[in-house]
Amino acid sequence: RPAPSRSPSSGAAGAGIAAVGESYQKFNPRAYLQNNYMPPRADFSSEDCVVPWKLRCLADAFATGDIYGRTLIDVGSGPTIYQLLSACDHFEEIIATDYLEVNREVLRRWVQDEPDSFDWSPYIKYVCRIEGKGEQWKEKEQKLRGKLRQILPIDVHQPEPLGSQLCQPADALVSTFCLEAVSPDRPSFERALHNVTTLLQPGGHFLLIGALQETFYLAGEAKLSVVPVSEADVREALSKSGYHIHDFRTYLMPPSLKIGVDDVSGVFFVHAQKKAVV
Ligand SMILES: Nc1ncnc2c1ncn2[C@@H]1O[C@@H](CSCCNC[C@@H]2Cc3ccc([N+](=O)[O-])cc3CN2)[C@@H](O)[C@H]1O
Repeated sequence: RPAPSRSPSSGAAGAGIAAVGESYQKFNPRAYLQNNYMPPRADFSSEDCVVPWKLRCLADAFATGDIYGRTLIDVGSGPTIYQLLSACDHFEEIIATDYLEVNREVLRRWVQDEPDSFDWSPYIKYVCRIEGKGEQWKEKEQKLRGKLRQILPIDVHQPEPLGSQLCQPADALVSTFCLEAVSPDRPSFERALHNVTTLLQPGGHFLLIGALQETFYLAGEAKLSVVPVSEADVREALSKSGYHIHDFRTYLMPPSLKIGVDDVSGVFFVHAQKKAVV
């Protein structure tokens, strides 16, 4: 009889993944936004600051004109939308995803322009400025709201991260700070990347942003473990999942931005493309 296929939720790997899921129950979206998406990390007066650097990486990738299609899936959106601002001109539909209902609710409330939503306007203004198309920020805000039509549950540790909800592979993926923050170890990180790759059609583009050599981060009461990865680890994982790397950029976290909310030493940005089947 064939050996039963061992789902990742069984054995030692499963215990580590279950512990991650448990630790996320205390994740506080507001604290997380405060820690990472307000000053000093969100300082738009200098391109040397980490948030402008991330927005520049994404704007440059989409400015190539190589990344476009019908649907883009954002893997592990968390409570943030900044990662979709440069994407929204190039796709008909953008699907946001997260493991936690609290984060999906934060995103839904932003889409519905609820009064207590996080103010992304500094980000939207900055992206309009660097894209240089003379687009008004309220236009871009409304455009993104109009394209964010699905906000779905996801678990990157499942072979089918979106379950049976995904009708067809997406034309592109975006993912920011998710895979390394939800994987107990490197094999799990590589498996999660393999799993999310099934959501992308061959030839599709993947824009991946993540933390380098981070071991923990805080989000209110929650202290979350992160598997520390290097540039070489990320390159190896992408190669194993069948990607060609077009661009790999690294940002070194300056001491002024090491504010105790995590121990991240840098941020990576990768523009990768899933090899077409030969
Ligand atoms: N099994 C799962 N599948 C998919 N998503 C899952 C799963 N479990 C949890 N999630 C979901 O994934 C999570 C994504 S947020 C992860 C935060 N990553 C670390 C944090 C981020 C950050 C941001 C900005 C800067 N910076 O310098 O600008 C640095 C850093 C470094 N620290 C969260 O939304 C959770 O809800």
